[in-house]
Amino acid sequence: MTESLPIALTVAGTDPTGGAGVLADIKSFHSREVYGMSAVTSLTAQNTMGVQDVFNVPADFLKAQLESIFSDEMPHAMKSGMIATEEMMRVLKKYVTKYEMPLVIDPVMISTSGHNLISEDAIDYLRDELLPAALTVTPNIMEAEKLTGVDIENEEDVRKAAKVFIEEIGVKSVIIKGGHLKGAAVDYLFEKDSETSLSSDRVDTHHTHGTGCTFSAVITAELAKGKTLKEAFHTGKNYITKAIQETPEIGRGDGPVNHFAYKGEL
Ligand SMILES: Nc1ncnc2c1ncn2[C@@H]1O[C@H](COP(=O)(O)OP(=O)(O)OP(=O)(O)O)[C@@H](O)[C@H]1O
Ligand SMILES: Cc1ncc(COP(=O)(O)O)c(N)n1
Repeated sequence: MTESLPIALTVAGTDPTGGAGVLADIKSFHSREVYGMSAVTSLTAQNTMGVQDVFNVPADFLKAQLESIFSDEMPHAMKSGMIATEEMMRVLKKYVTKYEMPLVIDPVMISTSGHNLISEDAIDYLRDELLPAALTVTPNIMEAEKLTGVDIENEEDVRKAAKVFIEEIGVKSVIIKGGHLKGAAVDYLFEKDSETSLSSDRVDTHHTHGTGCTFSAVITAELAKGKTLKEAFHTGKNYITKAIQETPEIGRGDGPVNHFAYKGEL
């Protein structure tokens, strides 16, 4: 019976080796029993060793894809990942303001391998126009620093950055991921009047390609089911921890995570 099948949409770039971007998002949706849809922003030529080339889809064609989706069936939640240009962000902004649904923005800027995935000019638009439209935003440490101007080395700095996100940028909530800090892997969810942190032991591995995409996609999948943001955050954290622990060791470089590893409650 498909009557109540939740639907999640990802608006992001592709990674042909399937570790990050749209493919990681769809695998994450699927493993949470959520029907996945995608609108592609950029085609990348990349693998576990790095990004070799990027082709940005013309903004009009991103619009055409979104129009095809929204004129046919309404997703229950959506996320965005790599949006390389301001032109594409403007297209996305139109749709997220016209159709109300939980939106998770993963403000992807640089790949694990160090390749720039967003044009420097687009960052102001992302911060000022797109982020306030989201239910939540999931920056890693570097992205949080870039968007808030706060240098982050410890938990106190994370709180300072969260304050800028909420009070100055105007986001509804923010999940700052501590994957790149030292010690345990701690992630922090800040809502207007509350703070929740979730910690896991750091897995000693370099196979973390696509962790951010997977984490935000699982959160989006849970929101599509009608779960609260806090519930979605818990599931996202449990899922990503197991997915990193049970790396499938694919590729010759920094490999992807295991989208089959987490068997928690659906
Ligand atoms: N070595 C690790 N062990 C356990 N959890 C980790 C590890 N590295 C990252 N994580 C977790 O993975 C998720 C993604 O965090 P991270 O800070 O790596 O995001 P990111 O840099 O956006 O990811 P990506 O590698 O996709 O760019 C978070 O929940 C984080 O705590
Ligand atoms: C299309 C696309 N989207 C996102 C990422 C970030 O993921 P990572 O930081 O793990 O390389 C990526 N490499 N490629």
